[in-house]
Amino acid sequence: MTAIELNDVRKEFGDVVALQGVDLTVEEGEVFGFLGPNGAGKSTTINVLLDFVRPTAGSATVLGMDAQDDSKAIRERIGVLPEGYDVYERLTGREHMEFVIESKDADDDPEALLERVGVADAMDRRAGGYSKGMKQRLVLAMALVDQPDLLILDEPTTGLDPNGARKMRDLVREESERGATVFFSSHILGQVESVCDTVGILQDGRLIAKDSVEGLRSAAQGDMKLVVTVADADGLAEAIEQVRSLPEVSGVTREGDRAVVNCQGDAKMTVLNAFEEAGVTVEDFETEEASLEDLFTAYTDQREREREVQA
Ligand SMILES: Nc1ncnc2c1ncn2[C@@H]1O[C@H](COP(=O)(O)OP(=O)(O)OP(=O)(O)O)[C@@H](O)[C@H]1O
Repeated sequence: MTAIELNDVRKEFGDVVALQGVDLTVEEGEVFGFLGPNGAGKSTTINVLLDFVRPTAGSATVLGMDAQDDSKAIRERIGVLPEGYDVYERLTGREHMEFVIESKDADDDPEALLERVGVADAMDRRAGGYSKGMKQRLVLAMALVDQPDLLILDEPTTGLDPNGARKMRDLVREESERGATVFFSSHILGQVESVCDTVGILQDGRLIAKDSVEGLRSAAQGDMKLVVTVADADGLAEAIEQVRSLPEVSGVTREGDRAVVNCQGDAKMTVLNAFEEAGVTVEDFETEEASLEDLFTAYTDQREREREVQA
């Protein structure tokens, strides 16, 4: 069974088309990173899955059930960290947990869950006095009640300090090891890179890529980074202009006596020769594997160029 399935989902808010026909499958047990820049439609997609918004067209299933018709049954089996979560100012952290545990008819230990997210120390204080990050950790602990089959986390690392973000990744790993499916959105690639099996990139309401982290990396072979250090910076500016005009090169930036060249994976010698031909001596060079961040930029730039061509 698939954990999540979107079939040609379209969502319009008046004139704004938030989703333009999204097809997406997330398998059970997968840790899926849902990436995209601000306004791409990530929250709208999640809100469709949670039946907070109704799609204009298309359909969605969660754990094999229809997202609209079976939203109550779905809710019993999933844990959610929504985008605009709220806490009850007057209730303590422990009372929040007790409320969810009771409503889910579960038998979790509130303290143990709050311990896992790192707010057990404050569990008998009113949540109204919690910091933003503490509130977020509390809502996450509430999402973990009753060992959900699927966790849907909307930007879970936003607002967390580095320690909190690391804890979040550990939690995702633990939940995945227990057998849960995890679907989480982020616009920070570094946050998902280390824990995700699969990554989907959403842009302008369209899924522009879906692959394993490794698969996306190899697709980005075209965007290898070559850092070239020259013996003498005289003439480097002219040399950079010549290198920039090579068809294999997508961009060059200068950092002192170094040039950072984004180029196709097999263009290393062509680029180095171009520097030498332009009259500068290459003293040293190193290549860097494209990070997911570069990859994301490459994908989004590509879409941008396609749009310009169409216009
Ligand atoms: N209730 C709404 N009414 C009108 N427009 C909306 C509504 N919800 C979302 N939109 C629009 O739909 C588009 C997608 O928004 P969405 O919040 O899904 O993006 P996102 O990828 O989650 O962005 P972010 O990373 O900034 O949270 C945006 O243009 C947004 O303005």
